[in-house]
Amino acid sequence: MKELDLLRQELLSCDTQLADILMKRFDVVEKIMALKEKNQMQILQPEQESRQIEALDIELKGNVHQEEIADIYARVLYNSKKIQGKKLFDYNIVLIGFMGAGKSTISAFLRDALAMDVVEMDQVIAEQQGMSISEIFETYGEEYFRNLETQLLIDMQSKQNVIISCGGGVAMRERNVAEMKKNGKVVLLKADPQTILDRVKDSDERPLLNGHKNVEYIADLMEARRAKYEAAADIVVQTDGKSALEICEEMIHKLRRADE
Ligand SMILES: Nc1ncnc2c1ncn2[C@@H]1O[C@H](COP(=O)(O)OP(=O)(O)O)[C@@H](O)[C@H]1O
Ligand SMILES: O=C(O)C1=C[C@@H](OP(=O)(O)O)[C@@H](O)[C@H](O)C1
Ligand SMILES: [Mg+2]
Repeated sequence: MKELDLLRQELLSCDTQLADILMKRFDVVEKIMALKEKNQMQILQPEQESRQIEALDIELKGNVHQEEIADIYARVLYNSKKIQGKKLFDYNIVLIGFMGAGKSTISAFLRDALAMDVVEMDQVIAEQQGMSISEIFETYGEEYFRNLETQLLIDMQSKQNVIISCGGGVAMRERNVAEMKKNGKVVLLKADPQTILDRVKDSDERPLLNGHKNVEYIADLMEARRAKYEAAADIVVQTDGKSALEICEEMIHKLRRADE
């Protein structure tokens, strides 16, 4: 049928225009990133994303396909962020530091900001074993848990451009540090003992701190671990009194400088 052929041709033309406009869009995304870097500007600007979504919402209001277009636009934004993440880092980012330093929080923030995949080591191990970290410690002991951590680091070496959120004890083993550096840059997140206590005091998920939630105990364990954390780190970010956005910005700028 001639009419159907014509409509199919029109559809194909729409698709090539869509592909063309997407290529242009992603090219602009790369230019914006290059400009921000050249002028040492803030890389992450989450409020800009909200402004774009609002502007499109207004544009689409009343359109019969508003919902479908908004859904596609969300994917476009996601992939634009992914392009930014890949442009910034062609390696894995490994977050280390004491319990409560913010490794999980910063990983989640980066996942949203740059559409990077996150490997949350504690969570992956808990899922693999079908029990919580506290239950693994109680049932099999700490050594068993530490061996699981080492194996997971080795498993992750095939990944690219992901954030690896380590459990607080991962960098204590020299072997682990060697494994994480094979495909990643190591970021040490730090916080003072009082800050750590404020952050972890209401949680029972850290077996090593249960029954010891006081500044002295935290300060002693932190001091005992300090040299190994610092030896493992490619860069260090002090987190006290800073928001996740501020910490991520500082981290990105320090990593970029370390790359030069
Ligand atoms: N920069 C920060 N400012 C305020 N609270 C924070 C910050 N980073 C983390 N937290 C809070 O501290 C607690 C522990 O953070 P988490 O990311 O789980 O640490 P980790 O994974 O290093 O043990 C969480 O309740 C989190 O919301
Ligand atoms: O410091 C440690 O030895 C540990 C830290 C915990 O992870 P977080 O640092 O994410 O709390 C968890 O892996 C386990 O409780 C042991
Ligand atoms: Mg954590």
